[in-house]
Amino acid sequence: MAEAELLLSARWLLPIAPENRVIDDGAIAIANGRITAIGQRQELLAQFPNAKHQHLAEHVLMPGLVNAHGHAAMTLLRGCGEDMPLMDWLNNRIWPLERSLVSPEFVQDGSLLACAEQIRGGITAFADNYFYPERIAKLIQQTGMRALLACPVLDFPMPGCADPKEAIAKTLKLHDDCRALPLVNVAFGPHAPYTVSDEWLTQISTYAEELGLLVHMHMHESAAEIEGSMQQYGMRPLQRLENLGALGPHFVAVHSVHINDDDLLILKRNNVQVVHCPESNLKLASGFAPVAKFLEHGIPVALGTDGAASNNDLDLFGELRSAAFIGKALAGSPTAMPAETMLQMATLGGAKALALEQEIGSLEIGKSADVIAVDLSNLNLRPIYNPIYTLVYGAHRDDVSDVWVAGQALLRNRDHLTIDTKALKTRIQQWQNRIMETLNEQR
Ligand SMILES: CSC[C@H]1O[C@@H](n2cnc3c(O)ncnc32)[C@H](O)[C@@H]1O
Ligand SMILES: [Zn+2]
Repeated sequence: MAEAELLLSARWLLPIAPENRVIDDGAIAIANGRITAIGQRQELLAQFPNAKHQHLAEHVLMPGLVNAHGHAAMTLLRGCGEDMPLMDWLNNRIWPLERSLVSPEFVQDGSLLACAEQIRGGITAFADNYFYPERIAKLIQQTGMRALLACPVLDFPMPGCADPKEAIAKTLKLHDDCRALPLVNVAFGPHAPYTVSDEWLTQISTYAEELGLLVHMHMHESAAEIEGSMQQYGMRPLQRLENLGALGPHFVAVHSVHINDDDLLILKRNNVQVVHCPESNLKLASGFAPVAKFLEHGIPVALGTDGAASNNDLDLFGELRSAAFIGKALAGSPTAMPAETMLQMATLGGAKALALEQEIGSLEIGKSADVIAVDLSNLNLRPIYNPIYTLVYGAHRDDVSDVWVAGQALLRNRDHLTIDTKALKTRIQQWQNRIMETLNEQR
């Protein structure tokens, strides 16, 4: 039996796959950043007597959560566009701010804030679609997180890119540059059906197929988007993309709120994946995604926060609880969106949306040790009859105590190990002052 460097044990272990079981007094062994054994604590202690051992007596050990859609640097715009519908929010508040403010430094600081918030809340991997992604790639190495990065493609000039041609070229370069980074992967990020024309969607699709890359795109988010598409193209966006040959298992339809029966069939027959962002959809009053129907049809679903300007937090525990409650109410049945399904969605579902389901999303032998410990000792979580229900319906992101990615500790006993939070706060205050000035000028 090979040696293990680290043995993590806890009151409960939730591997998520191959089965959704709870192992009482469970443990995992880790060597070279990978899980090499899983079982009972006593068993693994006997098997690996020389491994460093960390026991978490009142905790659940589970796979890290995966935030399958966001715009990390938008943390700096948290609170800048409140109580506005999507198109008004984008056209009249967010895009003017982004055009004035977004720079490599903005992306660096805003993304670091997002990494700190996500690690603290048990998120170990995230999909990001934002300007200057090369800056985030560097940052990822510093924070120890895992990410799927995309460069936004829009028909008009945006920070860092004059046009779609440049954005696509930047994506290809990023893909090349990140080959050597084990925690970074690259995807295409066409913004939305109303901002990317057919020519560029076709080109992206060709490159994605050739290189085996994912395409993450906002789809069917608002009623206005569908109406606009009917007027401009005489068909709904999913139909348009299917006609262009742009859909497939590599295509990740973020939001998918306004979905009729025909859309559902299009998603299904093209094996498209969906990312559900319930809190962003609630805040922008975009609507309710038919998630229970996606699940009934076998359409893979992951969870995302979207950016902090439309949420306003990057809290996947909050997101999975909101998703469960909305799903039950919409279905008119408390049996819809059960707790086990929600945990799977936030872990293995997210891993699949990042094309990393062979690597992360569950605690299984051979997978990367992307692990979190959730402390269930708080009185408000007691008594505990089944830790799965406690996690989904009771626990909060603040209950996360420890986080590891590829076996490296990023959070210990609620303290960051890879981020200087004091220095970060100072930088964020500076940005707040600057953004306030810009907001006042633009009002
Ligand atoms: C191509 S992603 C970057 C681009 O998208 C904007 N954005 C952020 N959240 C949303 C959303 O929910 N729908 C549409 N567009 C969104 C962000 O501000 C960037 O400009
Ligand atoms: Zn988004």
